[in-house]
Amino acid sequence: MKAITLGPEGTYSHRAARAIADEVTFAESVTDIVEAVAEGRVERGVVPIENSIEGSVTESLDALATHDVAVVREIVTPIRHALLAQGEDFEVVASHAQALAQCRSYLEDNYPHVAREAVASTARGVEQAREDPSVAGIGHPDNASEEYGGGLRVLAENIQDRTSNATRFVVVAPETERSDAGGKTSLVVYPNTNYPGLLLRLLEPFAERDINLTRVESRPSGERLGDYVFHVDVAAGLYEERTREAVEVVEGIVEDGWVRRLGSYDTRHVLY
Ligand SMILES: O=C(O)C(=O)C[C@]1(C(=O)O)C=C[C@@H](O)C=C1
Repeated sequence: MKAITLGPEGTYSHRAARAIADEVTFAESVTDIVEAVAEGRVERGVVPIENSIEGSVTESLDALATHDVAVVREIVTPIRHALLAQGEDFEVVASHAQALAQCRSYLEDNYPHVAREAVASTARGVEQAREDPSVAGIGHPDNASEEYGGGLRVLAENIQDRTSNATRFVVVAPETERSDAGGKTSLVVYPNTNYPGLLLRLLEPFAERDINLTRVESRPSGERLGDYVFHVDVAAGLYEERTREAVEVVEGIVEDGWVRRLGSYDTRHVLY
C-alpha cells in the first residue's frame, strides 16, 4: 500500500503513515495530501486531525469538508518532542505551529528570548537546524540520528507541556472505499441556516439512540460570518441501524445544506 503524508522524512505524520503503508511519499501541506487522494493519484493519505494539548488541526478539517474522500482508519500516537540543534547557541526555534504550541511553557521557561518560527513541519524545522547553527528544531528525537543526516545534538527530550501528549491522525482513501464497518464514524454537517436550537436539534438524534459523541467541532463555512460547518464524530458504526437512522434524521434537518459521510473506521494505536 502506498501513502502520501506531510514531509520531509522524519515527521510524526511519516511515522504514523509507516504503520499502514510500505511506501510513503511526501507533500508540503495536508490540503495537498487530501487533494492527491481525492484525485486518485495515491491510494491513501495520512493527515493529523487533533492533538491532546493544542486541539484541532484546522487545515485538515477544512480539507476533509471540501474534498470527496473517505476516512478508513484513525491512528493515535504519543508525541514526545525533543529540542535538536548543532549546539547551544541558537537564536531561532523552527518547527510546526502545533509542535511550538505543544512546547509553549518549556520554551517560555527555558528560552524566553529565542524567536519562534512556524514552518511546514517538524522535520522541515529540523532540516533548517541541520543546515544552520543559529536554528534549533523541535521534533522526534530520532531526527538527530545518522539515518536522517546526523550533525545534530538532542539538547532536551520530552519537552512537550504535558507528558500525555498524543495526536490523532486519519487515514484518507478515495470516496469509493468509504466503509460502514468500524466502531467510529465521522460526519461533516453543513446546515446552511441558523436559528435558536439548531445545534441541539442536530445532536439530539444521537443522544436519543444512545450514541456517544466523541467530538463536535465547528469551522467557519467561509460563506458568511457566523455560518458554520460542524465536524461530528460518534462512537458507533454506520453498519448499525441506530447510526444510519440518526444520520438520516440529521439529513432531514439540514435539507438546505448537506451531510458528508466520511465513513466508519477503527482505531489503531501506534507506539514508537
Ligand atoms: O510536523 C510534523 O511532524 C507533523 O507530522 C504534523 C503534526 C501536526 O500537525 O500536529 C503532527 C503531530 C504533532 O502534533 C506535531 C505536528
